[in-house]
Amino acid sequence: MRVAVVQVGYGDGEPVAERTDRVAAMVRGLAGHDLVVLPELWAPEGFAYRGWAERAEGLDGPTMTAMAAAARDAGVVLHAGSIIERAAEGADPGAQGRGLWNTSVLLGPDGARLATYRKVHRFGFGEGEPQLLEAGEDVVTADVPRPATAGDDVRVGLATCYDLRFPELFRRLLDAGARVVLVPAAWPAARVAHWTLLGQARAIEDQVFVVACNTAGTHAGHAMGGFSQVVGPTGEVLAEAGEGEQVLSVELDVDGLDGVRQRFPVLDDRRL
Ligand SMILES: NC(=O)CCC(=O)C(=O)O
Repeated sequence: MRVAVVQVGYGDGEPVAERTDRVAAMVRGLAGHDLVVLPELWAPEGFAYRGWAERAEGLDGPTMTAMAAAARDAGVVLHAGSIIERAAEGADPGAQGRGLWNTSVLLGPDGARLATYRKVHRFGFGEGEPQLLEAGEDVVTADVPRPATAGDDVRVGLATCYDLRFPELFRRLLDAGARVVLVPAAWPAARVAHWTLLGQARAIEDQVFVVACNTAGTHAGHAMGGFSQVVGPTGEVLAEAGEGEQVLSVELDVDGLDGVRQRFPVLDDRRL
């Protein structure tokens, strides 16, 4: 499975519409990959929470419409990162009645929605997400095709940024059959050592591939950490970005995963 990770860099000065065009052009340039992954909240900005309500949109809003067209043009499965999702008219606004979520969207090579995932663990220590957004309730996996390379569909699990600190979510993704977990993020430079270590830990303990796509640049006073990485099921780092905007391209031996788990059958020793 050929995967591209687009570590988008941005600052406050770039209008959202311009960034959307720029990211769409990057996705179009990645034809030949099976799967392209973008970071968390790259359009509304990960830490610019005071502007989120204004930038919130539906799943068919401008960001996902542009990303669906880009996925179609490139012929790739696109994890389009996340948006601040606004509940559709008349839809359930969630337990706290806010009607806003941090929602990741997975699009097929025809631009159709394959899955959505509302971030379960809200980050912000009382500010930002816990104050403004609803918490997601569902563990989400999806079977994705491999449009570029031959092979069976691959079951991927979805998680977002701060979720990386909660291994129980990853166990549930494993138990739901995930072979690859996709983790878009807006993880700051201040704690980037946690980002890389936790991504590797989740891959090792669950014997899955972890595709962790972070943000670069500085916005809303926060320097983002970069260092996106793709980690294999034994913890080996298959590809790693630096601090700035960068695209990684890597081949995942998803068909070899069963062999890895058979040769080191640690998951058989779980005590449930
Ligand atoms: N956007 C986030 O979820 C940031 C998470 C973070 O900074 C941390 O866990 O540390």
